Amino acid sequence: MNVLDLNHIRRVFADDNKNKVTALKDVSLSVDTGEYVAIMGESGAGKTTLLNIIATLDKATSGSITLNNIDLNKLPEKQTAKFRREHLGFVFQNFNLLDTFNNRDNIFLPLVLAKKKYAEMEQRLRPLAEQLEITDLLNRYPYEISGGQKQRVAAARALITKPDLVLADEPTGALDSHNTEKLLQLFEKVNVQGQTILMVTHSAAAASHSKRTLFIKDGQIYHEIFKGDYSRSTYLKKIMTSLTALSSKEE
Ligand SMILES: Nc1ncnc2c1ncn2[C@@H]1O[C@H](COP(=O)(O)OP(=O)(O)OP(=O)(O)O)[C@@H](O)[C@H]1O
Repeated sequence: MNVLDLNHIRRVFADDNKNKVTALKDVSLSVDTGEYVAIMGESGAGKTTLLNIIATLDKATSGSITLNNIDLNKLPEKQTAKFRREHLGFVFQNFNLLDTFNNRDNIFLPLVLAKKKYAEMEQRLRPLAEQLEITDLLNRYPYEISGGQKQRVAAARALITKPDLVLADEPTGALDSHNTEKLLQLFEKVNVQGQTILMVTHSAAAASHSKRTLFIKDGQIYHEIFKGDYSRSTYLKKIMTSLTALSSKEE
């Protein structure tokens, strides 16, 4: 079953008729339940625009988009925050944790907003915190832990609602190589456990942890590679070759 379906999505930004930017030209894309998809492309290719539309933070100029069979074009503005909370998990480059809350309360935030009982929140948190190796950090505040630890707290916040889809925007962008590897291994593990993930990244190494890599160029999906039975190093080589071809192709 598809979690996400985009059909002929177009997004034109226009202040007036003189200043039009077509950020997405014609994007069609489906993500199946349990997939782990990486999206790559050069700066300005349209990745953030695409992510914002999927995240219901922006609306397409034309085309259709459904998440879990819900038509996002028909989603009333008032319901978007609730929709995001119930269906999506977010992991950002800069963590977006609240310094006024301790790590536990940061993770609980989406469940508190969904009015879940404290006992259920604790029950969900325990195995997740173990898996993410943050159990000992829960009573500390975000400013008291390292970047890698912050990102694992942010991942816990994204995963605790068991969302239909985790949207990760450059999740390893602010991490050193050790913490990058740790986070990517974690994403792979939760994906194996059934979590669907869509990740925008500039890193071929990060993309090589996914099951499929999509390449965007000038607002269009230009190419895709499935991991299939390739080893990770072969998959990585194929991603790097595609990136080189993508950047050297004449406009
Ligand atoms: N609000 C906006 N108004 C006008 N143009 C915009 C707006 N947002 C994005 N654009 C333009 O749309 C195009 C795609 O931008 P987008 O941010 O989606 O690219 P990106 O692939 O995420 O780039 P990066 O990797 O640098 O973040 C760019 O030409 C950008 O300048």
